[in-house]
Amino acid sequence: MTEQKKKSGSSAKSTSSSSSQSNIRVVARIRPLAKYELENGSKQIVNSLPSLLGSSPATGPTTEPEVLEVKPPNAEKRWFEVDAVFDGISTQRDVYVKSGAQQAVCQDIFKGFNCTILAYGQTGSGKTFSMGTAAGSTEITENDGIIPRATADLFRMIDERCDGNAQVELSYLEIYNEEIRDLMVDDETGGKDLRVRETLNGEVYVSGLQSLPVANPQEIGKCMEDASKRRVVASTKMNAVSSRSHAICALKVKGVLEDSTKFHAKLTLVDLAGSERIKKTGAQGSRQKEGININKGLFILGQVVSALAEQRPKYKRKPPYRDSKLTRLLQDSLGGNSRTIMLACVSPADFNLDETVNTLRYATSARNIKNSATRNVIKTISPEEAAKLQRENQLLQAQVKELQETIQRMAQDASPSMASADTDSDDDMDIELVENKAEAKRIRDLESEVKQLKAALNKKGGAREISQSMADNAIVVPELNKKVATLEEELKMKEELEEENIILRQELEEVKADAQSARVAANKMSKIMDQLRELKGEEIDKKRMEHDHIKVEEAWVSFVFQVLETNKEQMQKLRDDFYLVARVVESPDVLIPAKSNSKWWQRLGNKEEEGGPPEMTVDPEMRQQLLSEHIQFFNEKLLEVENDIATESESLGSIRDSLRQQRDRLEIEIGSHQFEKDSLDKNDNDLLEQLTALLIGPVKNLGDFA
Ligand SMILES: Nc1ncnc2c1ncn2[C@@H]1O[C@H](COP(=O)(O)OP(=O)(O)OP(=O)(O)O)[C@@H](O)[C@H]1O
Repeated sequence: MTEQKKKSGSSAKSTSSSSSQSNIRVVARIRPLAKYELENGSKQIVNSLPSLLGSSPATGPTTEPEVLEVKPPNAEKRWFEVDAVFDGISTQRDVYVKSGAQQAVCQDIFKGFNCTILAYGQTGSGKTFSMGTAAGSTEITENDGIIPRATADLFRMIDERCDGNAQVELSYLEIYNEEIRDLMVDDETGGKDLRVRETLNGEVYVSGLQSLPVANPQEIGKCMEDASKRRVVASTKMNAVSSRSHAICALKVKGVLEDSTKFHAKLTLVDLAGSERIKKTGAQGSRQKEGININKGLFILGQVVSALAEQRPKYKRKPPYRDSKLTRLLQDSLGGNSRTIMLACVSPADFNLDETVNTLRYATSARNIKNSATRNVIKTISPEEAAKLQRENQLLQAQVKELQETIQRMAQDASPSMASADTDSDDDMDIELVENKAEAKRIRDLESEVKQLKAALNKKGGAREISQSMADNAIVVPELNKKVATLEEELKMKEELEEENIILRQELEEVKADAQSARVAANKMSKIMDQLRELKGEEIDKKRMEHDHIKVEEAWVSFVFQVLETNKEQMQKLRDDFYLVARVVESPDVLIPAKSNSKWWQRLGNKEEEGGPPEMTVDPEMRQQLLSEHIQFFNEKLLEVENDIATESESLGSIRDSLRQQRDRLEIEIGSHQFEKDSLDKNDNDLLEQLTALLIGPVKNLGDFA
C-alpha cells in the first residue's frame, strides 16, 4: 500500500483530542573505550556522577536529573545535567527502561500520543548499538537495542489491550546526501529521491513512501533486516560499520482499547548518522561528500534545537525546519506534536573531547524544548447518549422525508405550465399576441428558469444534491473562517517577527561596532606583543654578551691559575735542588756536581771557569757555615713565594667561583627569557584568534542569521 499522505501527526477531524505540553526528555550514554581509542593511548575523561539518590533498579524512567562529568587532563572540569546518564556498564535494558522509551511504547502510544526516540552523537559513539535493529527472532536478548525491545513490547501491549483489534503499519526511510530513499523497496522499483510535501493544514509527509501492514515483531524484524541491507554504511577510521545516512523508522498504530476507545499514534525511531571530523575519520572522495552532507543536516538540526531551546524572548527566532530534509521530517518530533526522547551518545576518550562537549551542549539545550503532544483518541458514547442521538436521528429523517415530499409536489405543480411551454410553435403564437415585447422576454426567461428547476428536481437525487451543496457550504464556511483566523495569526506573527528583525538588526549594528573596536584592540595588542618580543630579544642579547664576557674573564683567570701552578712546580724543583746542594755541602765525600750548581760554586768564592766549575772538596767548617746560611736564605725565599702563591691562588679561586656563579645565573636567565619569548611567539596568534573569535563570532552568527 502506498502511503499518499504521511501525516506528521496532527489529529484528524473526527478525532477528539486533548493536548499536553512536555519538555523533550534528554538522556546521555557513555560507551566503553573503543579499541582504536585504547590503541592511541586515550584516557577516559567522561564519567557519570553517582546519583544522590543512589542507583535505582530499572523499573521506569528516571524522575530526577542526573549528571555527567567531563574532566579534561589540562582544563577545568565540566558538568552536564540530563534526565538520565548511562555509562560503559549500563545494560541495553537499563537504557530502554530508564530513558523512558519503554513507557512511551507501552503507555503513551496507547493514549494516542505520537512518540519519537532519537539517537544523536558523534560517529562511532554508539547510536546504532543503542537503537539496534528489529530482531527477527521472538526472544529479546541482552544486546538487543531499543528498536527490537520497542517492537516486541508494542505487539505484547496490542495483545493485552486491544485483543488483537489493532493495525500496525511500518515505513522506513533514509536521508542520504539530502535525498530521501524508501528503505522498504529496492532502488529499481522506485523509492528514490522522494519528495517532502505538505498538506494545506501544514502536515508534512513523504510522497510515495511505502507503508506496509505488519502483524508481529518478527515481520518488522524481517522488513528491517532487508531495509538495513539497503542502508548506506561504510568503514571509516572511527567506526568499522559507520552509518552514512539518517534512518527514520515509523510505526503507525491504530486500534480499539478494552473500553472501546479508538486511538491512533505514530512511533518514530531515528538513528542519525554521526557528526564527524573529516580529518579524523580519514574520509575521502564520496565518503567525504557524505560526511559534509551529514554534518550539514546535523548543523541545521542544531540550529533548530537552539532556536527552539532559546529561553530569552528577545532572541527567539523561527526554527529553520525547511533548511534540510532531516529537520522537515523531524518537525513534529522537535517542538511539535510528539513526546520525544533524545539519546545523546558520547565517547569517553580525551581524543574525542571537543565532539563530546558539543554533543552534550546540544543535549542540555534540547532539554528546554517544549512539545505539545495531542491525544488522538475517540471516546465511545454512553447508552443514554446513544438513545438520545437515535431519537434526534429519527426526527431528522422525518424532516428530510417531509422536505422531499414537498419538493416532489412542487415539481408536479410546475408540470402543467411546462406542458404548454413545451411546443415552440405555440410559444411563438402566444408571444405574438402579447403587445409588450419586453414583457414577453421576461416571461420567456422565467419559463426557462422553471424548466431548469424542474429538470433538477426530477433528476434522481436532485434534492440530495441541493442539500449536499448546502451542507458543503456549511463545512466550507467554518473552514474558511478557520483559514482567515490562521492567516490573521500568521500576519500577526509576521509583524512580530519583523519587529524582532528590526531590533536584531540594530543589535547587529551594535555588535558590529563592538567587533570593530575589538579588531582595533586586537591590532594594538598584536603591536604591543611585537614590542614585547623585541624587548625580550634585546634583553637576551645583552645577557648573552655579559655571559660571553664573563666566560672570557673566567678563561683568563684559569690561565693565570695555570701559570701559578707552573710556578709552584718550579719552586718545588728549586727546593729539591737546594736539598741536593745541602746534601753535597754536608758530606765531605760528595763532590759538587759542577755544571748544575755553578751558582753555588761562585757563592763559595770561586771564579767561573770555562766548561763549568771543577770538581772540588770544601773545608768542613766553611761548608757548615755556608749550609746554614743558605738553608735560611732558601727557606725564607721559599716561604715568601709560597705565601704569595697561596694568597694569589686563593683570591683567584674565589674570583673564578664567583664568575662561575654569575655565568650559571646568566644561563638560567637567558633560558627563561628565551622560553618567555618562545611562548610569546607561540601564544601570540592563538591569543589573537581567540580574542577575535570571542568578539567577532557573535557578529558573524548574527550576520548569517540576518
Ligand atoms: N555501550 C556499548 N557497549 C559496547 N560496545 C559499544 C557500545 N556502544 C557502541 N559500541 C561499539 O562501538 C562501535 C561503534 O558503535 P555504533 O556503530 O553504534 O556507532 P554510531 O554512533 O552508530 O556510529 P556512526 O555514526 O558512524 O554510524 C560498535 O562496534 C559498537 O558495537
